[in-house]
Amino acid sequence: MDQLSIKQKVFIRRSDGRVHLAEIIKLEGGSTNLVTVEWPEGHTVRGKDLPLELVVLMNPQIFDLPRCSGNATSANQTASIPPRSMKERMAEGSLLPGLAAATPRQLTPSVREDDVVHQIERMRKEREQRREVQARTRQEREQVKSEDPGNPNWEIAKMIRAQRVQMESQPVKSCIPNGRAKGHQIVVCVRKRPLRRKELTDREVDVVTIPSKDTLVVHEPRKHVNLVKFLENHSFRFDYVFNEDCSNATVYEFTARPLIKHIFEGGMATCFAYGQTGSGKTHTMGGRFPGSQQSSMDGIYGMAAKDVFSTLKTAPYSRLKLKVTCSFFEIYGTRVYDLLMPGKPQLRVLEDGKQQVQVVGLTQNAVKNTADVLNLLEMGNSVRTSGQTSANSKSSRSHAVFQIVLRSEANQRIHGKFSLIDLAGNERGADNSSADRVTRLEGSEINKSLLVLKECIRALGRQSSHLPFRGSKLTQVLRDSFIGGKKVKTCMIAMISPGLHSVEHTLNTLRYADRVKELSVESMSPKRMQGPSLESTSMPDIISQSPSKRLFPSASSTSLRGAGNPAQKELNTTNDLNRAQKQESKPTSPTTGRQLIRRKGRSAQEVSMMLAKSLAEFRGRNFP
Ligand SMILES: Nc1ncnc2c1ncn2[C@@H]1O[C@H](COP(=O)(O)OP(=O)(O)OP(=O)(O)O)[C@@H](O)[C@H]1O
Repeated sequence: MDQLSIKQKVFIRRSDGRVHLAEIIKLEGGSTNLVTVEWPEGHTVRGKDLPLELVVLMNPQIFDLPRCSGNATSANQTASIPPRSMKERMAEGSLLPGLAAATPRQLTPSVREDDVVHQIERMRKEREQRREVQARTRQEREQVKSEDPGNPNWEIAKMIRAQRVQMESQPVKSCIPNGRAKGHQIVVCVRKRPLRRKELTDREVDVVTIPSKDTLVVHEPRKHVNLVKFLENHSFRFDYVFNEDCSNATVYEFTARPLIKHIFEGGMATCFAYGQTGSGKTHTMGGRFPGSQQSSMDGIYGMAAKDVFSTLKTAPYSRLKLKVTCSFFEIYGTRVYDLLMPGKPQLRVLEDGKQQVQVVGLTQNAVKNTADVLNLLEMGNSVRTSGQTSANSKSSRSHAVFQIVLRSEANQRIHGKFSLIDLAGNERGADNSSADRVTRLEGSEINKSLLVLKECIRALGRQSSHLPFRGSKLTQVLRDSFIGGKKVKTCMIAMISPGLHSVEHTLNTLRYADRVKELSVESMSPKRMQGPSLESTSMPDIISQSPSKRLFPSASSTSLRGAGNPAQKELNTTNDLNRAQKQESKPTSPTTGRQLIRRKGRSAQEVSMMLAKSLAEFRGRNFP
């Protein structure tokens, strides 16, 4: 109290936090130790009784103490005294004229000013640093952009290149499969076609990488909510994956060729080409188009016919005295047309009492050699229903079914049958936004038939007694391709376009193929192959963020600049690999969500995602 005196100026803190310079008007020592101060505010003079400690804390310079931190003593411990008028105080002469004119803001203590100056300086430095980083980032982006001039998707292309470099550092095997999926009842393969000339001119980015003979990765460009681009890498595993360098002959070797022997042994074989329009189904099944004409000998139909005739002459099959007939028909909507009859007549599909499905009036052309078959193929291809799409100027709008039938010469009974099917483009089913009613109906019929086809193959895979073949005309006419237990073998070749613009359809195709294989018996045995590591790749111009974990599909992400973060590493697995590890138990055929949870040990959330996925697929939408 000794250092204080009446009329001395001291700093005080108001209950709202403001600091004022005030004048001491009364000092009360003893047990109370109160200091009464007054200060001008507008036209009035306000006063306050303060405990001495608070005055000490606010005015360390008077008492030679460390500076106060502000709230050491609560403002509640102070007591306001009623305000007096400025005139009264001026009249008393207890208020200095300079103090009376000053506003509270002007009276802010210099210690606070130091703080503010310091903060401003810090913010300025931070801003400068930020600008430096931005300028460096811009420069680097320009540099990367100049490496790929004229490519509007240079960022995505760069990310994919970086991802591929990372994948190459992993052991990668040859594109040509070196073993066969021997004895498998259902074989599912994928073929990636090369970028077409037009796509190359348009600087289309190839978003599909095939790191080994049975795995592939689709790099899907995505954007975070803050618009930062990143790649979501979807990995899949199938029996075989053929890259863009593989020829039709290689594809045939590992898909349809093993089935030739099967039909000579009295079995039923089916080979489907599935995929988006323009993905290469007709190219693979029917043959290349070196000019305007298709070279049928170069397709799976022609190669299969050639092998049938060569096998026919070899022992032990030469003894069987088999006769070869061929038929070729298309299913457009719910109607069936014979492609080998002049005028392409419509045929009726009937089911007899023994549940045998007959295509009434379908021509069975006897063929003696490969040339005969090629002639028939040429005839059929020339009348097949086609239209023009943005992806393909000669797009097939129907399912084309080419059948090679082996009959016993003695009793004309079917010994073996090979059905080779070029399915209609799967994106047609998904496209229900078309204003044209005919196109919409066409799409919905295709959608339905592809959905039922998948269910029939899955039913075959799990040897289910229930076969929903009546769900579509396609499965109805192919009924004998799904029944007969071990006598039946199926191969599906899923065709994919590699371009960025097809990424959604490509993922849909792969998910479909993935589901076809999912429940087949042979796929239940755990596969322990190491999938390609898909750590994110770093590049110094875009900020990375790991995507939220998704249950479906299994995917990892790469963003431009993303140090491999643990969340991404966890996602670096293939769909099939994931499943293979989960499915070590005996195969079952789940039918309900509850069963799925119980039998597969899946969480309710996973199951609801699966059911949602099924529903989305049913509606022909992309998932998720
Ligand atoms: N593996 C390939 N190598 C080279 N070119 C290919 C390959 N696959 C497809 N093409 C070319 O791509 C184009 C479209 O192929 P194709 O007609 O076979 O597609 P599609 O899937 O049958 O289409 P749609 O369902 O519309 O009939 C053709 O010009 C074809 O020559």
